[in-house]
Amino acid sequence: MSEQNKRIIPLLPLRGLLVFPTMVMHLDVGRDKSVQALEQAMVDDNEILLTTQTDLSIDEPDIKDIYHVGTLAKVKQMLKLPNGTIRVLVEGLQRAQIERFLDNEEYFEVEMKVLNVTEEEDTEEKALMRTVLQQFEQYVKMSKKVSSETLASVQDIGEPGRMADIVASHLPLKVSEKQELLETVPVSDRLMKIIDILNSEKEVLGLEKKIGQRVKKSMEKTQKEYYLREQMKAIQKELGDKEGKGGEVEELREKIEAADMPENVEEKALRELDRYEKMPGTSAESSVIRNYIDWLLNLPWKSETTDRLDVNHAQNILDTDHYGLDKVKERVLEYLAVQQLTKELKGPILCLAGPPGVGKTSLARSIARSLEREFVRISLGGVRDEAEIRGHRRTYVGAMPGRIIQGMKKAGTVNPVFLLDEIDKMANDFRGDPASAMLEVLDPEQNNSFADHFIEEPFDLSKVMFITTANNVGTIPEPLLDRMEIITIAGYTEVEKQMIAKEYLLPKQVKEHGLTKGTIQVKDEALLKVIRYYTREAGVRSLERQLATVCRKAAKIIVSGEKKKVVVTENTVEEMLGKPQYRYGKAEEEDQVGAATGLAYTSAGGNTLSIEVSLAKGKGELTLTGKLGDVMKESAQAAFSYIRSKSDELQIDPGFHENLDIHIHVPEGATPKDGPSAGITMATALISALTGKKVRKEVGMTGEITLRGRVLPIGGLKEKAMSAHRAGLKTILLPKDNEKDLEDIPKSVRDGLEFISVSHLDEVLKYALVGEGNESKSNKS
Ligand SMILES: Nc1ncnc2c1ncn2[C@@H]1O[C@H](COP(=O)(O)OP(=O)(O)OP(=O)(O)O)[C@@H](O)[C@H]1O
Repeated sequence: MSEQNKRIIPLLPLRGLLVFPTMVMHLDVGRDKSVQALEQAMVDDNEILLTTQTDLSIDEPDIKDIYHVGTLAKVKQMLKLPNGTIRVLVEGLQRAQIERFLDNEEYFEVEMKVLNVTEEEDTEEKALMRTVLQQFEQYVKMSKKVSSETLASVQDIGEPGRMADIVASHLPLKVSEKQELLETVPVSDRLMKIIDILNSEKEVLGLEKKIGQRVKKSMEKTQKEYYLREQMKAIQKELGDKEGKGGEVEELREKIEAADMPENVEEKALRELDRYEKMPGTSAESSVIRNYIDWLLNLPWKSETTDRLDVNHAQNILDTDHYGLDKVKERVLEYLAVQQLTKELKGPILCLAGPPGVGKTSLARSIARSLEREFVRISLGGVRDEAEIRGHRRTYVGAMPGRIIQGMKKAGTVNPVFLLDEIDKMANDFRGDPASAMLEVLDPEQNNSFADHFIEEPFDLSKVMFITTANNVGTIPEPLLDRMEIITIAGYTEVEKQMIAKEYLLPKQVKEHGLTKGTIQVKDEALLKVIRYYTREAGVRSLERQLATVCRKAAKIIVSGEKKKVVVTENTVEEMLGKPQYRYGKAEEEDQVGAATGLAYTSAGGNTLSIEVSLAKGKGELTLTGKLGDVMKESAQAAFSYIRSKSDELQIDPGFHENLDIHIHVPEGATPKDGPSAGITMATALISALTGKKVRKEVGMTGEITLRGRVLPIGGLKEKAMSAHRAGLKTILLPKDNEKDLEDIPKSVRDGLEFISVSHLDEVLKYALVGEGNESKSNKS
């Protein structure tokens, strides 16, 4: 060891720290002696010996409290901090050993010698270096406390000693262990030690990891236990609340047992109740189950009313509730008579068919009243989803039973009169076929165990008396129609309407508006005026509405003190209802060229139909407008062809179909029209337009036309005749083959009209066109 290596130098004792050579580090220095030593160093050559205290708890260390091997370091920076301490930046240079302590009161001053390390190329060291590097890499990976930059800088180091020191400085070693490394001067020894340390560190880390996992697990466990405890608390709270639910459950159980349900339903209800009991009250499923139990409880499983099968009594009720409708009432009574004899209300289902407002619903209600049964009504109009009939399964959010079960709940008995309104308006689409579900409802073979998806248990509908209504029997699906007995209500004549208004509708409205006979009187002529000029319908619904308006106005007059009694006369109707809404007396104002009145039969009853033809110079185009159906269009074509073939006889220009454009229009274009019965009307209007002859305004006609001009029979004569009567026509031309239907027409209508039966278009023209010289009643039926 050369003398150069020895020198006198100030010493800075470090507490709990060790600076390896090549390390750059910040140190905060506060102790007096240390500050002095530093100041001395700054005066000298900025070099200082850094050694570590053996015991960091000692404030004023003595010689014996200091390791004797340390690091010669360069002070690179010195900074006085506000609190009086000094922050220095030092860089370790070399290992050094204290040779002796000099006698210095102010600071430690020592004679030291540098412990020189020979750095020669050594394969063993190289190998050790590699091992250190590998181990260090693994350690870095495991410990995650050393940055990747540090690792990269270590990987760059070429000198083994330096590598050993830098690695050592990054290991979490005790000061004593560091000191040992510092004192290990031979590089290969140091590397070996580092390898050992790295190995044991890795082991420790592995263990730490395992322990960490175990700790985590046990923490999770404790956490789980905590949650379980909390949950238990919640459950216990629920159970505590069960005082309430328990009471509720018991109450439900009693109700179920008292409900007289079929055995299977009761079992099911109790099973569901058990589930309900076990479920936390706040869960969504619990309310679903509760709802289900309520449904089971509220359905009439066995409760039944006793039928009053007394035809005379029924007749009384039907008569008190409804004016006229003799045939209908008779059929209903026959039906009930059979039931009275067989003591069973089975058999075909009644279907009351007819236009709106003719009393189908109120008739069904009267049937229920006469049988002393409950009455429920559901409307099937627009039902296109099978689930509306059968309900949704309980798993479906917001599931409900279908309309049938809802109706039964409303009825509250197993044997109500159940009106299925507008069965002809059910539609079917991708959501299933409600008609087939209805078939099950109406089939006496099947309906004792009707399956609703929501209720799940079969429900007995066999005691229900189903009555259906329809506006148009034609649109009822065939299999359903098969089960029904159709009772047609055609509509009312003027006289009948007058009677209904007087006897039923008006008294009802008077009462509803808080009036009395003493405060309002509606004269007969006034009623007739309302019927003729303010309504045009087969039934009496708008008549009832108009009468309600009259009553409302009267109530106002009386309340305002204007009058004590309101007498409605023909002249005062207009004051109350405004200007007349319909013309009465003739379909057309006057005899016209190119316009004829036909009679139509729609689901709203009979109606008059004005058919207009206009001609224009052109190329023989035939245009048809007014929302005409295919059959109606075809009959227009047939009329056209007939006229072409008979142009000579009809004295029409034979070339008309080439040089005239013909437009046939049927007004009220928004209403769809179809059927062949307008054939003769279209032909008449066409011929009138082509010949310039006028059509008599008081003539209405109906009949299909063939290419040879024959007139074929039509349907709905009764309704058509009634509508003609309503419209104030005088003469009706009808197909000869329909003569037999004349007897169905109410007498008052028959008496008010002249019926002429025709078998060929020639006859039609004879009576319909002005100036044909045959306006007498030659063919009157
Ligand atoms: N013959 C009648 N006698 C007494 N009132 C009648 C008669 N016909 C109908 N009404 C009354 O006319 C009103 C309409 O009748 P209702 O509602 O029964 O018609 P509806 O044929 O069922 O019609 P919709 O097919 O539109 O349901 C009711 O107030 C009913 O009491």
